Amino acid sequence: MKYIQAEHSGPLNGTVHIPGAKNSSLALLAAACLADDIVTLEGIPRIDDIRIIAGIGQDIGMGMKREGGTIVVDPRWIHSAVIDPGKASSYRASYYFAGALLSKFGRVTIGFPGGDDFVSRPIDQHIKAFQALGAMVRLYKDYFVVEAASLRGADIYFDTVTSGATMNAMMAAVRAHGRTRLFNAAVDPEVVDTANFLNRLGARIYGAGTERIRIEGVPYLHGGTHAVIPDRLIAGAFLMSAGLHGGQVTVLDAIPEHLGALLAKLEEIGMTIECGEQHITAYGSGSLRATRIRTGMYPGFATDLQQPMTALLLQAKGKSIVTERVYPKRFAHVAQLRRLGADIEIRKESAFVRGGLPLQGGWAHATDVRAGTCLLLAGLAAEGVTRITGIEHLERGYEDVIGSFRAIGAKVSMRETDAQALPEPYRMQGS
Ligand SMILES: CC(=O)N[C@H]1[C@@H](OP(=O)(O)OP(=O)(O)OC[C@H]2O[C@@H](n3ccc(=O)[nH]c3=O)[C@H](O)[C@@H]2O)O[C@H](CO)[C@@H](O)[C@@H]1O
Ligand SMILES: C=C(OP(=O)(O)O)C(=O)O
Repeated sequence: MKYIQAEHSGPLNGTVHIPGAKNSSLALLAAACLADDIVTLEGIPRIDDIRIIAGIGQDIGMGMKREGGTIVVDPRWIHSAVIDPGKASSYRASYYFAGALLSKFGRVTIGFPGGDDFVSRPIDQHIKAFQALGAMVRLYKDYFVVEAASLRGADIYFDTVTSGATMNAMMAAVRAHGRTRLFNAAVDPEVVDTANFLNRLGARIYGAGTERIRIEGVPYLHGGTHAVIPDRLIAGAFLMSAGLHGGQVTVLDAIPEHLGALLAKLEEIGMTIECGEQHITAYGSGSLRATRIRTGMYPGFATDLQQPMTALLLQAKGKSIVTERVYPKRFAHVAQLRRLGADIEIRKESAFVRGGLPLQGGWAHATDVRAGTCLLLAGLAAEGVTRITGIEHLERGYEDVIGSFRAIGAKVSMRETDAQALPEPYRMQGS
């Protein structure tokens, strides 16, 4: 079994290149199905979620060839709109294949999305969008079927702001007859990136990045090349790492505007931030102030940065309050931080964090992608050695997490152990 070993590491200093965004890449690769010719996507990270898409590509006849950070997609020979439920459930963003294949072929059979477990992650708004466009949705135990004799543009009012359903509705509507208007749309950079990509192929999407998006359906999408936006969540985690012990970390190939809420918070707690056009440097002062965080959809404080931020706030003297408004139960990392000695209490949708107390290394389990980064940051701050299991979650989202943290002086390594070597509580039954 693999685990990450993190040791207390002094001030972290150095420079990290930020890879392409996971959450954009996953959407773009599904959206590439919509094209009628070859598509080249640059900056796609080497992460497990992308490997699952490669498997889906093989199953349905979508050619995918990796050349370094570039993936060349050939959607001309897709022969099936049936996505294996096991693969669909192995990551979250499989739902984009529903929108894309429905739009292109008028029918799709697909398993339910997996991804990080935050207790509740409904897809009702995706379904509502498909239905509004004239599709019939049938739900079965392990999969669902969406089909339409023809898709017709419609007005769609989302009941809640959702980036996934906004992008999925965009994909489904792109080849529908007539005009679709999305109201209460998400304004995330990944929505804009997906719209820019589709427009490059000949789609007619207007207003992405605002709460109202208009899509004029087109019958055909040609091929083209697009570079994915940088991963704002990875950039955010590295900037936070500078605050752990008063270091200096520069992230290259990042877009400062995508990180506005985080950068403001880092300054508020006592760090200094310098932004260039495509890089950001964070300076830790060695002394952090407690604060309040309330997550929200973009441009609010990203829920995906909440967990690593909690690790950082453990270093800030006083009581911080972290309120989770997007996924009110996204606190699985707290029990693991407590194993390292953290004093955090959960009340309703808030974590009350008593910072400034020493952490002690130990075993901790990453339950999801960002819980992994959170524990990694906590492990670098804790005395002694921290061992983090659940690496498969981290590998869904991070390309070379070890190499990147080492580049800024973190003492981290990937290790392997057999189950018998683990202390009793970590052994699986029968192992
Ligand atoms: C692969 C991917 O891009 N994942 C990101 C995406 O997830 P995902 O696309 O699942 O998240 P959404 O933006 O859709 O969710 C936002 C909010 O809307 C709710 N909702 C969503 C869909 C729906 O049909 N009904 C509904 O009620 C969710 O429960 C949540 O409270 O955005 C999340 C919120 O920024 C991020 O944490 C995830 O990293
Ligand atoms: C929640 C996340 O991922 P996913 O939606 O793919 O589960 C994340 O990237 O933090």
